Amino acid sequence: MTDKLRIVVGSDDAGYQYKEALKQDLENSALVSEVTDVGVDADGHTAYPRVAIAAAEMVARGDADRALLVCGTGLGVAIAANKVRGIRAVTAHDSFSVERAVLSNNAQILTFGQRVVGLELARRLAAEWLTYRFDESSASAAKVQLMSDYEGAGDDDTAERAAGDGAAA
Ligand SMILES: O=C(CO)[C@H](O)COP(=O)(O)O
Repeated sequence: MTDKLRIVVGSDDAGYQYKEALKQDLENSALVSEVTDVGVDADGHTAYPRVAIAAAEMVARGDADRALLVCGTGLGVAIAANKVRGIRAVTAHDSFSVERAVLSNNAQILTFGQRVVGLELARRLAAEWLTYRFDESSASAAKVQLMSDYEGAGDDDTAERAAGDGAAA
């Protein structure tokens, strides 16, 4: 049987209703062991980057396996979450992309836009998302590794450029 997932959910005020509905589904899912809500609450107005970064940091620290984030479009929370080292966050509003987000990209974070996708489709996509696990022995793993390698080398590249080792000019 597949390991159960610890999931963090979050939204801004534009994604609040979907976040609450999806949270309830996750809490009732046999594939989920734990749901953590990083906000917002019913009258919360926290800006989407703060919520997305808080959720992504939980995943990056290993305090959660995945995050499901909602804003108006899904785009802002994905961009913000991707600023956290080690995080791969994607917006996906169709079944195939949700599948490939895990199986091709090993994305730990899925985002939805409450102003873009219908609630019932979002609920169905979230349910499908729970069933997928990345296969470290798949051909996709080396491609994902290229992204991790680039990210890990980022500080060194910056230091080299600052030291004038670059080939430019
Ligand atoms: O969708 C959003 C960010 O991508 C957010 O819910 C609304 O952002 P705004 O248009 O800047 O208010």
